[in-house]
Amino acid sequence: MGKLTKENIEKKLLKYPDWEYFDDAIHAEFEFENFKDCFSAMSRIAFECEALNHHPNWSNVYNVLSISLNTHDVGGVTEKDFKLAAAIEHIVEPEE
Ligand SMILES: C[C@H](O)[C@H](O)[C@H]1CNC2=NC(N)=NC(=O)C2=N1
Repeated sequence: MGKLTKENIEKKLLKYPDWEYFDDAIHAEFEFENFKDCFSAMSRIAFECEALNHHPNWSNVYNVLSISLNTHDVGGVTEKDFKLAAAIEHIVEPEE
């Protein structure tokens, strides 16, 4: 799957307001009520990652989850990252 251009990524990000592009990856930070809610979302995201065979760089501090997505194989952002970002959005903001 091909590496997307900066212009293409920024155009796509108009539909993903939680995410920004820098350092060849897209990044988002999500805040939850508490650690339990955060880790629960991480568990659900982990299943999606396995289903998509695409995995995030992420970290968690108490109720905050920081996620960076890129495609290691190409050293940049591909459609796979946007597929995973969409799945993550669905999990963390199911009302949207
Ligand atoms: C063999 C397997 O398909 C690859 O290692 C996958 C797994 N998950 C991955 N995740 C991400 N983010 N980038 C990759 O290039 C990648 N490659």
